[in-house]
Amino acid sequence: MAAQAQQDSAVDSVHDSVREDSVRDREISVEQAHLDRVYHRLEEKIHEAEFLMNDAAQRGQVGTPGALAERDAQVFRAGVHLSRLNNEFEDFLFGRIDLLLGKDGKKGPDGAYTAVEPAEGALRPDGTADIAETLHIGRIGVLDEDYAPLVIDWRAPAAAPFYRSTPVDPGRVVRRRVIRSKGRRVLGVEDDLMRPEIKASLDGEELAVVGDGALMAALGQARTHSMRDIVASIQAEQDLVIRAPAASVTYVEGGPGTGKTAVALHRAAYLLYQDRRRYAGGILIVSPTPLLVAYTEGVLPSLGEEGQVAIRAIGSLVDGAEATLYDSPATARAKGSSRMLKVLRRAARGALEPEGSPTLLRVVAFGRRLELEAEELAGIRRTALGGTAPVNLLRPRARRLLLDALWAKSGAAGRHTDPELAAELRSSFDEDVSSEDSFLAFLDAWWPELTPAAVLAAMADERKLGRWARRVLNPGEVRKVARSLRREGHSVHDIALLDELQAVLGAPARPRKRRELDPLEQLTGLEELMPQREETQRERAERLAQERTEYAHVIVDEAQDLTPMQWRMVGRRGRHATWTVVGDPAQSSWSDPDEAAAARDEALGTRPRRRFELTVNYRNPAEIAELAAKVLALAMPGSQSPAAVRSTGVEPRFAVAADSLEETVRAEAARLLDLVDGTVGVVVAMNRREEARRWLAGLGDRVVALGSLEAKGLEYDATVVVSPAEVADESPAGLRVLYVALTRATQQLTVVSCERDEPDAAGVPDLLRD
Ligand SMILES: Nc1ncnc2c1ncn2[C@@H]1O[C@H](COP(=O)(O)OP(=O)(O)OP(=O)(O)O)[C@@H](O)[C@H]1O
Repeated sequence: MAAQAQQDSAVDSVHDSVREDSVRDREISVEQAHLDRVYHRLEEKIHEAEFLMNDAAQRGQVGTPGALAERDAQVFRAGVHLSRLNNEFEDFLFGRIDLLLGKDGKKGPDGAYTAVEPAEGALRPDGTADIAETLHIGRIGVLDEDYAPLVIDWRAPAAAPFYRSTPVDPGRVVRRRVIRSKGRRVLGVEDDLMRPEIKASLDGEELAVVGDGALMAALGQARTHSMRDIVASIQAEQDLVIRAPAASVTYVEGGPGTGKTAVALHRAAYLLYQDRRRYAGGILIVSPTPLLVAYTEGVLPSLGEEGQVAIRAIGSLVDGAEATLYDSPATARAKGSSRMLKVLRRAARGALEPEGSPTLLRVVAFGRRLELEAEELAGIRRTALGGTAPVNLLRPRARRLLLDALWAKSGAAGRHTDPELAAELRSSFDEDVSSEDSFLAFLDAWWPELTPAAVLAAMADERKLGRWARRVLNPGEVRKVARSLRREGHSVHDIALLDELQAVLGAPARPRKRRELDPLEQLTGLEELMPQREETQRERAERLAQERTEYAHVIVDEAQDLTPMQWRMVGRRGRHATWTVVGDPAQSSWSDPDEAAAARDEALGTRPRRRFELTVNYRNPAEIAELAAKVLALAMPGSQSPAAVRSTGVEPRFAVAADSLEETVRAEAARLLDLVDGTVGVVVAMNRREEARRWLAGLGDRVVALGSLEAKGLEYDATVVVSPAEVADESPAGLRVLYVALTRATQQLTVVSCERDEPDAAGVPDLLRD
């Protein structure tokens, strides 16, 4: 009997899976037919565009300006479609929703019923319902020949229910489907039922359901070294942030893996879609590290947006300077603090008197030798420097004061009583003196035009810095800051100082020198004969984007890490901007979060803030999140860690480096490389990162070694966290940095301990025990 029952159930399950496969195949072919229509329509559009382009070329610029503009716009749109088609994106069309009839039953501008809630009677009392409308959602919108939507742009209002609908609050959505395709071929579909309790039919047939849902499928995929967009599985709480109105400041907090970075990137694409003209002023996304920039920069192009969005690391915001060095935590703490403001202001004024600054001005005017001596010069300098105007802008004032003093000495002041003649005499005196080489040379040496880099270099002199930092930095800080400035290159904190100095110094007062003429050109006069090449529109757009220092919208990722000086720098780039600020205080690597919060408030001004919270961890399995929560409890007692959305059943592994740390880490990394298809990250304390790179030599490019601060924002299939105690003891913010390190893995985590971690018999380090 039992054997028979077992056999029956085996037969049933084979039948089930055959049935499932055939439903799946049928649903795939339904979507394939739709995708074929979309491509057919796109090809028609491209032919139209090509015809228009040829036609335009043959007929030249004939037609009314309006018609020409319309034709250009059509050509442009078709060009966008064309380039998208040529790119053969993995999933041009990725979503579909099947909806009940809407409350008002009226179609909106994009062809969709606008109502959010179902119409009365859409659900029959017996629990059945008809699907009234089906919408397909993709990276860009496509209309058929009758202007009915074949594909709706994911950012259009009609697409919002695709993201917003949940089983708790389904609205009109009965089934949400994610379509997986590559180029022109549909590979699979994954459905989520938003109203599992009803029996819905579409064109007289029961609505089919395939797969376990797209989110889990997306989360389980192996990671590469580039972030993927999440456009097919944005969750409701994330969608609220992405589509939040751009007024003033949108402020988002959420724990590790809650999708803050993903949301920030999708928001940039959404804002551009929604008001392209307004954001022609540019969107700046500030990222903490070049590694995170490299990791995320492919997302926007995959969403169809390029050009108007600049993703820059915080150490690359100043043109011509690039952060390549790290500062010790104590040095960083001094350099990032708003105390530096005072030091920089003093340094900018102090740097005006370099060693060997002249102490005597001697000129000949009106046939007399005139001199100003050290004390007089110092007095003039003091007067010129009164107030807080930028130092470089004070040079004309200093020059005038020098001329006044020389004039007073010349004795010519009382020569004429007639004011007009007196003024004429004075003006010819000024002209005489200021065209004299000795005067010009003196001015250049005595009031040099300062650059931010020159002032920062002057601060490398401990004695001078000590003077400028008196009662602001302590002697230990002065020593450390000066020493760090003597290195070749800049740290990420130096970049904010350079930017501040640019503001303190002001732009140079003199017009820029003309380009030196090529002697050959001078001889031949070629330059005058050769027409100057006009900049093309594209070159101009690129140049303006390069030169841009202010943006229409600023998005700050990992905002908890900005130091007060960095907030000032970023603030200057968005004085008239709207903002999106995303971060997690529990991951802050800055030692004094209160000071940074005050600087942030200053940068954002009094603009009203709209706050959002993201609460679900999409990255870490519950097993890893649980371990990380132990460190969170130490780092920020009382704070809540986000709920992990899935569990893998794989517990974190603990290994102890008994003999050689190198061998243990290498073996654990190799083990994980065997277990996962994607990437492995090995996170070590900052001072170990060079040696850790050597440890992993030869293991291939799926594995990388990272200093703890470099791991920010990144993720890997598996991670090895080396010596939690070393990471935690690195800086006053060490426990929060360790929390970051422990939350980078999407599948597996190994913690390697050494003696300092005081591991127990199971290898669990002291910091991670209950
Ligand atoms: N709705 C979603 N669908 C699919 N994947 C998602 C979704 N939301 C987030 N993810 C994935 O979860 C991971 C974490 O996202 P993200 O890096 O944006 O989080 P974060 O909040 O910035 O994390 P952290 O603060 O740790 O840097 C990424 O792999 C992202 O693609």
